[in-house]
Amino acid sequence: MTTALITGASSGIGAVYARRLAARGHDLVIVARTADRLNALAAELRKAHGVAIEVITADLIEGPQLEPVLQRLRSDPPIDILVNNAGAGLIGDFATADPAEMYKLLRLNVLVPTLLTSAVIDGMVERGNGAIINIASVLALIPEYARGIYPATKSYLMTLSQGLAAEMASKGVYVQAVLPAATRTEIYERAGGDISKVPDVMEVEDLVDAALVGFDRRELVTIPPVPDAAAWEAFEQARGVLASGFSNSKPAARYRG
Ligand SMILES: NC(=O)C1=CN([C@@H]2O[C@H](COP(=O)(O)OP(=O)(O)OC[C@H]3O[C@@H](n4cnc5c(N)ncnc54)[C@H](OP(=O)(O)O)[C@@H]3O)[C@@H](O)[C@H]2O)C=CC1
Ligand SMILES: N[C@@H](C=O)C(=O)O
Repeated sequence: MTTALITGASSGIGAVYARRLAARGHDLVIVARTADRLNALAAELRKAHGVAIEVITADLIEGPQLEPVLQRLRSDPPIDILVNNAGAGLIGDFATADPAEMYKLLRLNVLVPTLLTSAVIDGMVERGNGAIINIASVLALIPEYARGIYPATKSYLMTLSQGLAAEMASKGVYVQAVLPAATRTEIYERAGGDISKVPDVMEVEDLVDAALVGFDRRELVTIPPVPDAAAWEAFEQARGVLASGFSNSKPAARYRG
């Protein structure tokens, strides 16, 4: 029996991951701030799938509430799959954003997944297996399509996933970055937006089912809406071409006087 810990499991993408992973027979640790939602989900999944569900009610940006989650990631039974999903948006331009709100977003979208991953990874490496799923966003690749710092928080998560995957390649730990585009969840309303104005919104069950196909295939980056996998491969190839120019002791000719 394996155990998955899912942050932000009380709604949206996290709640669907909880349902799907429980249906696959995983025991779960589900984490979010809203106790009644988590308890209702836990009761539903115990009944439907006979799996063990632990509930941790925590505001992850509050240090004392984060601590029990970090402790759980370091303890037994071991966490085999960590889903770094809890996250939020922040509507508006960088110039007018409230620094206190930016600080909270950076804690939730950047610091929290980093610390949770740090807490779980030693055990995974010791056991020689484990998986970390980071819910980033297509905005990591197209920050110009949004405003403020939200896309940058998602770029961080994607870059962290790529670097970590390289480090973990020989250690049996699988890392996946999932890049959803617009998906029907509460995130828009929570941030003061209006999902009815967003075109081409994916249903959350479709998003998670596709992400799990990518998981089963051990993809490093899964972008459910992209129709042709060759587009991503071409992007990666272009990155390789660019990287081949990084090893030079002198600036390129176009920068020399
Ligand atoms: N929906 C979309 O279009 C897209 C979403 N994403 C990403 O998907 C992830 C999930 O979001 P989504 O399902 O859409 O949105 P939801 O708002 O439905 O879910 C967010 C989850 O995070 C939890 N959460 C928020 N703040 C905290 C906190 N401080 N401490 C603990 N838990 C918290 C919420 O629970 P509670 O309030 O109970 O704490 C909730 O369970 C996010 O990382 C988001 O950036 C990426 C691309 C597109
Ligand atoms: N829709 C955005 C989240 O709110 C995203 O694409 O990340």
